[in-house]
Amino acid sequence: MSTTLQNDLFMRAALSQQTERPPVWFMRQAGRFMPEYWEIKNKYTFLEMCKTPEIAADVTMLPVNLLGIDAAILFSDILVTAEAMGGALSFEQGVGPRFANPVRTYDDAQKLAGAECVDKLQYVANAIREIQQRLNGSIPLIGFAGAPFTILSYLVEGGSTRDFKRTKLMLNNEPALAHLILQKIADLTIAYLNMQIEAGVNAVQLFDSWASALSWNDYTEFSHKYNKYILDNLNRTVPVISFAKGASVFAPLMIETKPDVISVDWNADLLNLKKTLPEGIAVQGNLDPFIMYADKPVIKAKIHELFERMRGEKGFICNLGHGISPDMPFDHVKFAIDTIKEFRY
Ligand SMILES: Cc1c2[nH]c(c1CCC(=O)O)Cc1[nH]c(c(CCC(=O)O)c1C)Cc1[nH]c(c(CCC(=O)O)c1C)Cc1[nH]c(c(C)c1CCC(=O)O)C2
Repeated sequence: MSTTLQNDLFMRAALSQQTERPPVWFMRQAGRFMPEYWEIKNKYTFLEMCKTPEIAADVTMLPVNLLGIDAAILFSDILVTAEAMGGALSFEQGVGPRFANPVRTYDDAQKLAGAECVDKLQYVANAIREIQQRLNGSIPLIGFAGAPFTILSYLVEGGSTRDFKRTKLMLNNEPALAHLILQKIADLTIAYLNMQIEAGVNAVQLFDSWASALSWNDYTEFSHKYNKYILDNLNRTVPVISFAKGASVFAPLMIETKPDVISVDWNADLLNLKKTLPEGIAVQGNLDPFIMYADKPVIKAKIHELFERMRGEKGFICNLGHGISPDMPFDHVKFAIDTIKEFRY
């Protein structure tokens, strides 16, 4: 598929090939930091936006047209899998995601649907086809899903959490129950990502946003095991990016899942981390998102600092260590993208 793209910088970097400059896209590049996002968001709920292919495509295209990034990411959310399984999901303004029926007992877990509920996510395949028509071969489209541990945490807590108290209680006191739920999520995630690949995405990213909450042993047992199971069962016709907040610690385990790209948080020295990876695994990252609040000369200096460090490395995609926040100034984000695109090795 990459050969037909007008701009294939992202695909080449994802496959650890040489590029003239690092390709760039930002996690949460379509969102509330954009006034144009609000024009759409004021008319619909977040889930309506995700479930209506035309609207999802409109939002996906915002950063393509307004920021000029090198890869688009499907507009959706990692929690749609949990909703398809039976989670009563809503997004409340200023609160974030909420599940009205948290999953805390065997009874709750048994009620969750497994891989068969992938049919309920057909709207995502429809959105992918709509977006690909609009992109018309200009840049690649990235699909994604949440990793089982991160999804488990939302189902168990009933929403976002600071300390993962209930989730960790389950891992510690009732590991078999956690495994039952994780297995269901993992089976659905395989079917869901394969559906996205079939519908035409050019790459997929697995988001294990909250892996950093876990100890090494718990990450191995409750996260890594399922991420490996997912990557082993994907239709590997497109590059797979593995994102973990915590990748700078867990990279030695992430390697075992054989991703094409590891997306790294901003704690790591990216070059040092890359040197620990086998040949053929690219890195994505790892600017501290908070530099977007800083003055423009500082933003530029931080980007150049990272790029000079990575000079000569094949397989480097520029991104943030985590997503853009709603109050980051749009013109600073745009300035960062322009600065990155002007750079040449
Ligand atoms: C943990 C997580 C979620 N969702 C996601 C993650 C993993 C990445 C990460 O670690 O940040 C992933 C995600 N969420 C969204 C995308 C779309 C593509 C993109 O632009 O990156 C992607 C890839 C849109 C979104 N997902 C959400 C919004 C905001 C919804 C709104 O407009 O109110 C968007 C644009 C809502 C959401 N969704 C989630 C939370 C915690 C929240 C509320 C808090 C917040 O708003 O940041 C769960």
